[in-house]
Amino acid sequence: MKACIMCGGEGTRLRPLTFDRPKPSIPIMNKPSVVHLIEHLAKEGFNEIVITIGYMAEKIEESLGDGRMFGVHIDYVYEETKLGTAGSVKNAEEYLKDEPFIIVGGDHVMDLNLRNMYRYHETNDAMVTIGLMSIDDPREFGIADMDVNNRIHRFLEKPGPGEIFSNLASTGIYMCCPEIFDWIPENQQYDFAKDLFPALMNDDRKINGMLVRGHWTDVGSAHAYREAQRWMLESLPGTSIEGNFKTKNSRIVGPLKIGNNVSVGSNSALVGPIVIGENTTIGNNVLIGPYTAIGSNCVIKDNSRILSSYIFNDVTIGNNSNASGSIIDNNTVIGKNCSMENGTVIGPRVNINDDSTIHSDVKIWPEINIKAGSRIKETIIDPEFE
Ligand SMILES: CC(=O)N[C@H]1[C@@H](OP(=O)(O)O)O[C@H](CO)[C@@H](O)[C@@H]1O
Repeated sequence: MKACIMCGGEGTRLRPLTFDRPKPSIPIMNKPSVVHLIEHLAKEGFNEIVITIGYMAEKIEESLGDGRMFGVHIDYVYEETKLGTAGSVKNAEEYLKDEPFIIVGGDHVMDLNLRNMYRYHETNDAMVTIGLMSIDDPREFGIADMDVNNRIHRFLEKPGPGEIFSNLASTGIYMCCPEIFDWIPENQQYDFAKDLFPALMNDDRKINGMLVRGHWTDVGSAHAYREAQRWMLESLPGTSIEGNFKTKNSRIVGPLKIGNNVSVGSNSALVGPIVIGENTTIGNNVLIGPYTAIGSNCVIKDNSRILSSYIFNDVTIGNNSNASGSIIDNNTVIGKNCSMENGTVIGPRVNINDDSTIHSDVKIWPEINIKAGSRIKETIIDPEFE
C-alpha cells in the first residue's frame, strides 16, 4: 500500500528546535519523530512511501535513506516553492496515481490502526476519507460534521469563536483516490482543508469521515511535543540496557532504555520511563525522574535533578542544577546551581552560566550566552536567526 508523508514545512511554532532541523527530525526517544512514523506505516503495511520535502530536506533524507532499513521503499519529491498541502502532494502525482493512498503529516506521532482506515476507504465510494478524532477543544483543527453514513457535509478550518459546530477534528490523515489529482492545480499554492475539500463538497463529490481511536498528535508546538514524548515513553516495553553499563549502588527502576557505554555514579536514582543515549555520563546523587529522554554524549553532573525533560545530544548540565519539564537542544552547556523551570525550551549551543534561573515557559534562541546569576523571565530571540 502507498503512503505520502508531507515534510516540507518550516515548523516556526517549534522554534528554537527547528533552526537546526525540520520538524519531522525533532527527536522522540532519541530518534527523529519521522522514523517512528515510518516504522508505524511499515507495520501497518504501507511499504511504498513518497515524502515531500522542502525546508532542510537533507536532514530527512539522511535519517531515512531509501527506506531499506525500515523494510519500505522511499522516494522523495522536492518542493521548490511553497505549494500548500495539496499542491505539494500534486507534485508527487507520478508515484501515487495508480491506486488509493494515505496522506499523513511528517510531524504526526500515532499508534492508530491505519490498515482499517484504508480498508474502509477501499470499500466505500468516497474520493477522500478523513480520519476524525473527538477532541474537547478543536479550535486548532479543521472540524467536520458527518451523517450516520459517515458522509461529511460540513468542514471548517480553524473555527472561530461561535463557529464550533462539531468536536470532530480532522487529524490531517487522508485516504485518497487518485482522482483527487484532477482537482488540484499544478505548481500553485493549494490546500486540502481550505481549497480541495470545499471544492469537492461544492460539486457534490463524496468525502467521508472515519472516527479513529488511539494516540495521535501532530507535533505542532512544544506542548504537543512533550505530550507525544510522554506517551511514547509510556509505551516502553520494559528495561533494555546495552553493553558496558557502569553504576555503583544507585537505584534503577524501569522501564528504561539505555544505550551503550553509559555510566551512573553512586547514590543516584533513575526512575523510568527513561531513555538514555550512548556515552552519557551521570554523576553522584543525581535524580533522573520519570518521562525523561537524554541523548548521546551528555554529562549530567553531581547533585542535579532532571524531571520530565528532553535533553538532546552533547549537552552538559553542571553540579546542583535542575531541569523540570524542559527541552534542551544539542551542544548546550548549563553551569552549576542553575534551574530550568517547567516548560522552558533551550535552543542549541546556548551557554547558561552558573547560578542562573530560566523561568517557566521561556524559550532561548541558539548560541545565546546567559550571564552568571541571571533571572530570565522572557523569551530571548536572536534576530540573526529570524
Ligand atoms: C489547512 C490544513 O490542512 N489544516 C489541517 C492541518 O492543520 P495545520 O495547522 O496546518 O497543522 O492539520 C490539522 C491536523 O493536524 C488539521 O486538523 C487541519 O485541518
